[in-house]
Amino acid sequence: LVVNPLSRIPGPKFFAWTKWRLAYEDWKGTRTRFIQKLHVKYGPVVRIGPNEVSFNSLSAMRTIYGPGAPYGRTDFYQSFSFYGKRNMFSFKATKEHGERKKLFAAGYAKSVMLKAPVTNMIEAKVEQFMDLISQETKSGSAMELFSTLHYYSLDNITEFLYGEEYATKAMEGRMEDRTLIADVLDPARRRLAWFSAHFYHFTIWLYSRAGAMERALKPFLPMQKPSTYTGIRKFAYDAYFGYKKNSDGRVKQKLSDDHFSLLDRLWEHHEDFKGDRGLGDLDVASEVADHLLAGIDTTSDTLMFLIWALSLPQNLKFQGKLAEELRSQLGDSFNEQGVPRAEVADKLPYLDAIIKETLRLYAPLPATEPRWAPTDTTIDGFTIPAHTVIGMDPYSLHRNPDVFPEPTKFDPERWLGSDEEVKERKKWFWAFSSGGKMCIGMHLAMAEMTCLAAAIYSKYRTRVPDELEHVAPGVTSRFEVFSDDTFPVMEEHKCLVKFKDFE
Ligand code: HEM
Repeated sequence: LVVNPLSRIPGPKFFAWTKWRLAYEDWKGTRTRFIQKLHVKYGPVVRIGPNEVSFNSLSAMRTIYGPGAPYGRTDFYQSFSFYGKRNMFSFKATKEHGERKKLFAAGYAKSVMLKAPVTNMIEAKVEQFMDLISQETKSGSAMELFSTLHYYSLDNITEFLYGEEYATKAMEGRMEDRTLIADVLDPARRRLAWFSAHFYHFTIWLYSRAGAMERALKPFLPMQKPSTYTGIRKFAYDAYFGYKKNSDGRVKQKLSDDHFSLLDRLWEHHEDFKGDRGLGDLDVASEVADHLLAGIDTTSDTLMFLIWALSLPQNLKFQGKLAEELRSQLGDSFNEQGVPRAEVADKLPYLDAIIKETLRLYAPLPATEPRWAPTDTTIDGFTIPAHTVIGMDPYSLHRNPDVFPEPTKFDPERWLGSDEEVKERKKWFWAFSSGGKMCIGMHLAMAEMTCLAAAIYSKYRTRVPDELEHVAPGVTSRFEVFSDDTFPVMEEHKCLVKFKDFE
């Protein structure tokens, strides 16, 4: 009799027997918080399924997610394939993933994000958001940030990917663009995510029925049509093919200030690599659609939590210090429209600490990033057989009390200075993941966030309305709602904040 090496790993017995025990936590929307509790109880290595292990240590982070690590993404990521095509996010093999990533690395480099034309685009969007604040708060009322910040991130990412011609104009009020976020609001989206994760092929089958069969199955759909991302999927498809139709003149054209979209860059490859070895239209459309999805909720949810956290009475002191940093450091680094220059906003240490603390407590992707082991391997002293699912999550890493004292407390100042404790904390910061599969959009997201936060706190003081001081906003990630669990009440997809002009 061969003993499964996973049986040496601590963890609750029932989880080791059946994968449906963890799937039940997924269904309840408690997976990530539950795994964190298991780490508190059992330590940094916990068996969470017959074939699944969760880690919570720097050594495991380096092994599984370090540069050159061989561990590919699992089938869980299949639901991020579009138009029947896998993309960088959903490839299972590390080799395929790496080859695709090479095509984009230059387009997302920090040096590209922090100079024109990308900075011009971001500053123009920040100006529009500032206009939106003045309109929405004219009568002294609070502004709803969940939706308006989605408009901001949507307008940015669509212009970045597809260019001005195909960009959304949600901040300007174009309704068809605003409604694109409607399908992320339906709570049934979490049920659909659960079905896709646990019954992928059945879910595809369910949603591709037509005629009488479609009508018969309608009551059983986890989420009624149009289901999550239907609108965004269609938008991305139309934008790509619209771009392609008008692209003849652009082929092999040198990139200029007017042509900076990701598609402009890809287009060069698309032409060069046409033929058997090349990317087909649907490969490109799928790839860019995934970047579109990845660039909406992540940035807007983080900005929402950042502003909300700074607007709580107990955190106004941090807001004051940020305003002081902006006053003393920005000097005349504003563009002609009065927006802080993106490349300067990027270099403000206090603002950076606030963003890190927001991403620590309210990481927009807090759950496990599952990988699979292609061969038998040893991690943190345990033998992991080939094809075991191994993973880590920012939620647990960011709440280790040995690294982050009083982990549930919002305290940006834990990131300031250069002593050993701060250096150690930075190693545990994992909101953007790490290694070859880490977030490619990080520098774009940072530029969008720093420029907008700098503009807002150069002009306004913000406060949560008195009657909402006990309410925390909530957001959806996969099958879970995340909020601030230290608050007695959570309200999903809604965040009201008051803006007071202090000039
Ligand atoms: C605060 C903002 C953001 C955060 C915290 C964030 C976080 C992450 C994380 C944790 C991953 C790895 C997920 C996994 O492997 O399961 C990831 C991957 C990715 N992100 Fe982001 N993201 C952000 C913004 C963006 C933006 C604006 C884009 C725009 C293009 C983007 C595009 C991507 C892509 C394409 C991947 C896949 C990378 C790869 O497979 O190598 N992200 N992101």
